[in-house]
Amino acid sequence: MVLHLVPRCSARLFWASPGWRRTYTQGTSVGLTSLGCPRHRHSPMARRGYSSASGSPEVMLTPERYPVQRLPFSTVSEEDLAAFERIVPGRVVTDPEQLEAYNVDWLRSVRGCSKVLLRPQTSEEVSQILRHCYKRNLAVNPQGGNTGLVGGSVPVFDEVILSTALMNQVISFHDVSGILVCQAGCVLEDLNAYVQERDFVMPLDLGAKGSCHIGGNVATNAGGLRFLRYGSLRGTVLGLEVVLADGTILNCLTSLRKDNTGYDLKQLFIGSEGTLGVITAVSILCPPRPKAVNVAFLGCPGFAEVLQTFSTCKGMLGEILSAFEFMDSECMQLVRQHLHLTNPVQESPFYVLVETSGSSAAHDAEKLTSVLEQMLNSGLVSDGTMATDQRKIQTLWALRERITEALSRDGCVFKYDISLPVERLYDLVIDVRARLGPRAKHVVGYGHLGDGNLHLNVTAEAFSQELLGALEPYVYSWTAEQRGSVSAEHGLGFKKKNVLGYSKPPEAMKLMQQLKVLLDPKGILNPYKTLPARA
Ligand SMILES: O=C(O)CC[C@@H](O)C(=O)O
Ligand SMILES: [Zn+2]
Repeated sequence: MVLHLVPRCSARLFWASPGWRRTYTQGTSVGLTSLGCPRHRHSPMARRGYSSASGSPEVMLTPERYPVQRLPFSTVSEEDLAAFERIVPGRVVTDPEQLEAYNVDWLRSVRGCSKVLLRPQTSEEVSQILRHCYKRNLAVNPQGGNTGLVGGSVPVFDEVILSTALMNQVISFHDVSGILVCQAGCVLEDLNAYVQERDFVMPLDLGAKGSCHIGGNVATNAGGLRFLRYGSLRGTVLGLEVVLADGTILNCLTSLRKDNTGYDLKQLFIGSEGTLGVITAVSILCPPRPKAVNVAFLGCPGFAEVLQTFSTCKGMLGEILSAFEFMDSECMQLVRQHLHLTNPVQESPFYVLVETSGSSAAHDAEKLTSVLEQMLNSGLVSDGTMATDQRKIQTLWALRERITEALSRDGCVFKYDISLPVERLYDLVIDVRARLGPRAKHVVGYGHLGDGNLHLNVTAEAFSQELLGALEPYVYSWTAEQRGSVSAEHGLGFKKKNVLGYSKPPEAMKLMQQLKVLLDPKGILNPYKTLPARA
């Protein structure tokens, strides 16, 4: 039972090292600053902050695995291709090999058969594309970094793929308010590097940061690792520019903290997964870059102790607590086996990652150390290690952030992203493990405990309807009984659209359908996603 307090190396002041603190004029506008470097022009499968399961067998076409009928949209003709070529010259992709990566999702679980990918650079181009598709009744699949986990980012049939990858310009950054305005295709990690140089951070961080686009993050209302500290994108996104189904450009790109003039239309598009409009630009509030970041990785003897550790951290770390993540021992087993990561503490049934972000390095480290010592002495924690330097912080975060990658190397993965009252969070994992027995290879639980968000994942050698039948609707009914959410942060996409009713009443679903009809009367935007098919 040792608490390994990592030697405080000089790099612990990484966040405040002299040299990065620069002075900028108030309201610095950077014009259109390109964030795109060549590696970002790789296919979306190439990056997610980590690699996809490679060498996997051919992915089945979506309609072969799922019961879904193509709706009566037009098919892309030679005339359409010629019109697209006039709108985005040289940026119309029809080569089947190049299209493959845009037709298949990151998990390699669903596959469309789109024949064309368009790569606009401006909102005006997006508008012209949609105007054409609307007139021609062509279905469109808006696509960001293609890192989604619910099949929302790839076509189901032959929808035209509209990629935001070349819309990667920063439009302005205000260095007093921290308000960033950028195009939708900026990669999250690049934006974070950009604002960090200016003493701010993005209010959002995800395992997929190296590939995901800010537009996709907003469209899916992504949660991620900084949610506990900075809250939902519904609070930090200040304005949006959106192109509607008929090509109308809706400019709500305001950069105001307060604006009570009428309905807050941007909220409609946040989390609508490209079904109501295509987000082309985002105005977002970036918090100041914390001067001191510390991370502790702890082993806990049981889930009750994980909960008490959380209460203790909330009570004693207060305003500097910025993340509280947990994972079970099977997760640790998988990251060791598939990614060769090292467990830095003694084997435990549960592990917890606690991060603090504050303004005083010495004070924060002292505070965290004393909390950890107290928890160790009381038996809440059986072992722990703490990092104050960036390299070690990243090593500890990798154990948690890379679980998704480890799971994808373990076989076929069934994913559930559930919100529950925090005290019941792990009961679902225990129940499902008992229910499946040897039919599953692994049943793991991990996630954003501080936000009441469980990632329940089940792996098997191969996809099986029988296993799926044992999991669903069991997991959804279980969740609904607790008044939880069947999608905490990943959205509904294609795979979860039919379970919306477990978390929303019929009246809410009806209103959602009506809003869809109002904004997209022909239903061309990301069809077969988010809302259940109408009877
Ligand atoms: O793969 C998953 O189920 C979760 C992915 C992501 O939301 C995470 O928190 O790591
Ligand atoms: Zn998550």
